[in-house]
Amino acid sequence: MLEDLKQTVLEANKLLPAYGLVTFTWGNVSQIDREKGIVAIKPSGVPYDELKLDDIVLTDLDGNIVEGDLNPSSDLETHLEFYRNWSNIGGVVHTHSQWATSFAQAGLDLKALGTTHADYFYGAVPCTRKMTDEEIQGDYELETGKVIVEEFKTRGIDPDEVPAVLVHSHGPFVWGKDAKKAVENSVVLEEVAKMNATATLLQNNQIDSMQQVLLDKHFKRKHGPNAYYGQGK
Ligand SMILES: O=C(CO)[C@@H](O)[C@H](O)COP(=O)(O)O
Repeated sequence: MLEDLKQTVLEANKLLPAYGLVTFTWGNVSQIDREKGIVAIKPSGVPYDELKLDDIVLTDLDGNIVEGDLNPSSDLETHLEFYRNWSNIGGVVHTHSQWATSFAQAGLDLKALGTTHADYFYGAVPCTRKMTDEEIQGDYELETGKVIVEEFKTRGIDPDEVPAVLVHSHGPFVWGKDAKKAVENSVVLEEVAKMNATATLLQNNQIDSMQQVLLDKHFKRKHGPNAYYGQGK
């Protein structure tokens, strides 16, 4: 059933490695058929290049499997929490893309620094608070979704205007009107995270080079005791 929906989600998941957003299987994409209340999502742990149409798992909004032999992504409950709370979104992406995840690990919002950001996100992309021990030890993926929805509510951010979030110590979740748009937003998020980090570094362009002794130590260790590591040449 819902073969077109599964095909859309299959193709969207295969875009993640194509755009360099994932290593191994560190990412997943879903899309919802709002009329039927059915979500199609990547199966857990399946490499993208092995992914087939019949591997895509269909669930209802309570997480009950409607069709599929494989386990749904471990992040299913987080995806479902978005679909249950935000009626305009149609597709969700989760990755551990390097630059966005770096901001999430640093607990930093992704500030709006330029037009590339502004074309997609109407203001800073928020980083959530740290989750409590109880939340982490509970239904972690469901609690992750609740923390995200709470963050947007508390800060008065419209998820339709800022279709992305950085989960503290974890990584980005991104959404859109459908899976393909959510993937596009994920690519842009990663790009602006890279620009943001570079701009931040440029702002602090007085940053000192590493200590010579440390450079010597490392270079010498790699190139042998008599390696030439003076200035010049
Ligand atoms: O965030 C995580 C793990 O930390 C997950 O997103 C995995 O990286 C992908 O899990 P599956 O979708 O394969 O279950």
